[in-house]
Amino acid sequence: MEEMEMKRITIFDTTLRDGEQAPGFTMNLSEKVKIAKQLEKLGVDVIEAGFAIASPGDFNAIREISRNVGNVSVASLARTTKLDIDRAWEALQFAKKPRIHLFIATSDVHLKYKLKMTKDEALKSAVEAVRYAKRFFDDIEFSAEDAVRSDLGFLTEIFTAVIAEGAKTINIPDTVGYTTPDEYYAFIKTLKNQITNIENVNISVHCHNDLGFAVANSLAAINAGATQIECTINGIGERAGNAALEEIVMAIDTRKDYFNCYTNVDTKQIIKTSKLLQNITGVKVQPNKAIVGDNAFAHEAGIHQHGMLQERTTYEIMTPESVGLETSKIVLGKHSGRHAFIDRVKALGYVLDSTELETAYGAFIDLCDKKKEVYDADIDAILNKETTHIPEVVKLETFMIHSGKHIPATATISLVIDGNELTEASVGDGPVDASFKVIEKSVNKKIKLIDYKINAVSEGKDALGEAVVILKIDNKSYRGRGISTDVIEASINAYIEAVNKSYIELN
Ligand SMILES: CC(=O)SCCNC(=O)CCNC(=O)[C@H](O)C(C)(C)COP(=O)(O)OP(=O)(O)OC[C@H]1O[C@@H](n2cnc3c(N)ncnc32)[C@H](O)[C@@H]1OP(=O)(O)O
Ligand SMILES: CC(C)C(=O)C(=O)O
Ligand SMILES: [Mg+2]
Repeated sequence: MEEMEMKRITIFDTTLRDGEQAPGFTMNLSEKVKIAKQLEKLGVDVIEAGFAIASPGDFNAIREISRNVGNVSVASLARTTKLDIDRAWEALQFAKKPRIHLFIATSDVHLKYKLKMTKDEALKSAVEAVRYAKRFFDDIEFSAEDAVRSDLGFLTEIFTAVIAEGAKTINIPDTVGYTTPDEYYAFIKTLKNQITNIENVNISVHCHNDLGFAVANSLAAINAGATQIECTINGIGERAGNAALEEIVMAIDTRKDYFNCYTNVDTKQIIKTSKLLQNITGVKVQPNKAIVGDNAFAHEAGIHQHGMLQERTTYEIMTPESVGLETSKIVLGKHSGRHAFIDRVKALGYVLDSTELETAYGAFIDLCDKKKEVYDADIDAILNKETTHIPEVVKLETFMIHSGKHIPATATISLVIDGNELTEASVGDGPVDASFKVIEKSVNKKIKLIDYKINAVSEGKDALGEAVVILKIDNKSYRGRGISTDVIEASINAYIEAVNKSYIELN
């Protein structure tokens, strides 16, 4: 049987226009440029950079983004008026691929109460606007705002007319998030059949999430023949938001077998883009948000963790790497079982016999009743109480740090290694790095620093600092923790503890 050719879906990102329309998501010029550059890296096809006539801020953002991105199309929204079109053209002058996105509402309720126009007047306004825009723009998109609540006959008429004038993309928005997947599918199919000059025209959809259907509706539209999806990072946008880009793209990618289409998006850039937006706006996504939430690749239940430890695909339909995460997370908590607990204990470098393991697991379960999440530090605390297995092969004698402005940081450290005193010195990028380099040199092991954190564990100027490091030694991870009022000493102690764990004979 002949295979059907995969359809290319254009991703039109409107994070900087519709996304910014949501309360609390205003971004300044440099933030918008940063997001736009990341969207380009992500591989979207169109960046809707703003609504040029709306404000000098939007105008400047469109202009700067046009200057700063390469081969991606940059769009400005515009009402069907000459003033809006002129302003959009001015803002897009430096864009390599400028697009104007014209819109006018077509539903009876919008025409009667908002625009106070008849259908004929709206049709005339749309046609004249496309005709005028054609003087400047080759790439014209026309949206019938509130299309889903509009009369199908009138929509057919207005879309046919704007295509005849030169619109290359027609957008069929569900402006108020009202439709359902089946209904939207049928709606688009009908329009496709009724618009006689639709061949070679890009059919776009733009769905809002008022009933939580934005992504499902967008995907149903693909099956009905849509070739462009308008969406936003993290699903931000008016009211309950727009269709989330990351969900659309990963659905298309994960279910190629079902949708038989693809996008140009580099899915490995998804987390980075989502986090950038969260950091810039200060609005975090909820932990259970599909694809980009903190829990999207986290497993807490014992039965799931056991499955995951045997074979990842038991509970994951996508790899964390495919969206740009390093790994999945096995979170220890009250629902975890022995398999996950033992796995973590081993990863932390402990070797326990079965009796010690049972005792430690009992202590872990008791702790889970008191704490929502059990961290590696808690397991260290349990195990340090239960066992004294970490050998003190390396001990700190003294250390001296020399650092200051324009002076390379130097650490000189005396260690006792297997009973022999050794003093070494090293320079580094700061006193902590210099100290770690000395220890690595002294113990003569190849060590990679995977993670380093420093926290205050008490208050005041004599606060105790807690340093936690994770080291990779001989392809195994070891975690070390040190506490001192001197953060350098805490860091050295943490590093030494992790190194000492690597001397445990693993069986
Ligand atoms: C579905 C969407 O997301 S559409 C995009 C919505 N985005 C925004 O509104 C954000 C940016 N908007 C703004 O900054 C302002 O609303 C502006 C600058 C665009 C307009 O501001 P104002 O001139 O003060 O008008 P205001 O916003 O109060 O009202 C909207 C006007 O646009 C008119 N209008 C709305 N859509 C269209 C259209 N497609 N074509 C022509 N006029 C339109 C309305 O009838 C109303 O006109 P009126 O002032 O003659 O009554
Ligand atoms: C401007 C249009 C496409 C819009 O944002 C909507 O209808 O929701
Ligand atoms: Mg919208």
